[in-house]
Amino acid sequence: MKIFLLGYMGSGKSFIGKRLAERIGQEFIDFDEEIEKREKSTISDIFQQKGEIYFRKLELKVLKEMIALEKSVVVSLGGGTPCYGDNMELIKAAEDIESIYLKLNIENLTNRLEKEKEKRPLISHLKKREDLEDFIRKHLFERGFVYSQSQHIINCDSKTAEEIINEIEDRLK
Ligand SMILES: Nc1ncnc2c1ncn2[C@@H]1O[C@H](COP(=O)(O)OP(=O)(O)O)[C@@H](O)[C@H]1O
Ligand SMILES: O=C(O)C1=C[C@@H](OP(=O)(O)O)[C@@H](O)[C@H](O)C1
Ligand SMILES: [Mg+2]
Repeated sequence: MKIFLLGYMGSGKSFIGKRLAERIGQEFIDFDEEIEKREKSTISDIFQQKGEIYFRKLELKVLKEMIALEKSVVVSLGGGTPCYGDNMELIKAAEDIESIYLKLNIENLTNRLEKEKEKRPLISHLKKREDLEDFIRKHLFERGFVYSQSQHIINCDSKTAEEIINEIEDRLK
């Protein structure tokens, strides 16, 4: 089975994906780590040195490869991966992919991202909590429509990783 995890920055795609893959005994691929490996650079440095457009083009190339994989795998996408060009259409058109949206409210996303801004170039400049929260509210309003086209939507607010993984397993049975 091919499982793609979607959701906003900080929703837990990387964290849950790794543990879900271990639980069900499938290979795990973290999209951002894959890009960092290929570029021999961090996401922040790629954004800084080559720009976001370069990153989005690379993201599309890697997405197409992930969609074409013919093996069981859990892939944790980047928060923006489904949101550019026709990327979500490509994901939806792939019949062997179970797409799962890890949904969190703005307050919980802000709480998490406040502690982890540095490695996320889109928000690293937002010093005040209020500015971060305003950014997330607007950005999630723009992107939520795309994430919501996933086959499964898991509400992750106040749930442990264990509970979320159990819920995903139940959905995929
Ligand atoms: N269910 C959860 N409960 C509490 N913290 C979580 C949970 N899932 C993820 N986290 C934490 O939230 C932060 C962001 O998770 P991460 O997997 O990096 O998000 P993403 O890949 O979606 O940007 C990490 O510090 C992670 O440990
Ligand atoms: O939402 C986005 O546009 C991005 C999300 C990041 O991944 P995470 O969602 O894993 O933080 C990473 O791909 C990059 O910083 C851009
Ligand atoms: Mg991640």
